[in-house]
Amino acid sequence: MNSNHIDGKAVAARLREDVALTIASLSVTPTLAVVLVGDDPASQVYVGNKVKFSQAVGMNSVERRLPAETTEADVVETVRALNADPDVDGILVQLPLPAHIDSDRVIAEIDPDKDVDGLTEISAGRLSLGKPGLRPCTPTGCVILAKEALGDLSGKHCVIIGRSILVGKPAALLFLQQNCTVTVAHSRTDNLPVVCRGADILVSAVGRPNMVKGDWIKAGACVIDVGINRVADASRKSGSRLVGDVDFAEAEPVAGAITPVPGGVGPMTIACLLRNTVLAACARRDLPVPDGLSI
Ligand SMILES: Nc1nc2c(c(=O)[nH]1)N[C@@H](CN(C=O)c1ccc(C(=O)N[C@@H](CCC(=O)O)C(=O)O)cc1)CN2
Ligand SMILES: [Mg+2]
Repeated sequence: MNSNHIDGKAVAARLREDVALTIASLSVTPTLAVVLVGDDPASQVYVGNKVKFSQAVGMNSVERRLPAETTEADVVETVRALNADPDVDGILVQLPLPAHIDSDRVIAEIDPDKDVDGLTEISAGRLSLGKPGLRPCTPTGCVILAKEALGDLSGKHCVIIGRSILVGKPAALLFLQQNCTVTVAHSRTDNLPVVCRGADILVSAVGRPNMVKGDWIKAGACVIDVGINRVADASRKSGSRLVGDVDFAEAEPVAGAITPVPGGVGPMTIACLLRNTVLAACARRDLPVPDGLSI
């Protein structure tokens, strides 16, 4: 790995180790409940990894796997039962849900104190107001990786491309909390390359393969690529490969630090989910934030 690559796999492994050490020191064993509806192959892999890693760090894991034809009412009922179970600390509903189910309706049912994905309106409100609460995992991973590369982020200009509820908007608030100067750019932004060239930290979360070119990046900037895009590649046995939103070959020589895809932000998502589950378990019992888990 080049010296300017930010190794998300290694940082995620270290965070999981901190989570495991914290759990070993607690008098309670946190429990993560995962709800998967249907048989989307990628979701099955992600949920499998969530269960595997939660067990590896010493958590209890609860799985609710429901068939694709489950009604919205039954998914809501599943969430309500997990809310009511005092042994469950964290609940996540794997997305996307099948098309006949309204994800917003289901997510709204999650008890905010167990909302380890940080997706409910209450969690978003707490983040926006700077109040304690559970923060979305992928944006938290972006902040941890930027700190890994730069240390203190105070005063840095962070440009985020993308204004989604899952990544762009919460990332903006989390980098603001780190005392960054934040710009949120999007598909209607004028002169996007010029805006991006002003960034000390450039976070791309748009889902368009290789969109961010080398000449969009200020020399020495920290580039955090959230995009995970599958593109055709005839040279691979599988016929495809994963690329980010950033044209890595062009950006790597310009950037001071850059996350690869795969192996950058992706692995942080699940590590941050485990961290959130411990934070939820502690908050529910009025225990302080464990030392090893603050960012
Ligand atoms: N309820 C949620 N649903 C979804 C989330 C989420 O955070 N909460 N995020 C994604 C899927 N996801 C976790 O659920 C996830 C995506 C990617 C990775 C990851 O490690 N990616 C690897 C590449 C994996 C591959 O080879 O395919 C990487 O980037 O290195 C982890 C978790 C949507 N749904
Ligand atoms: Mg213990």
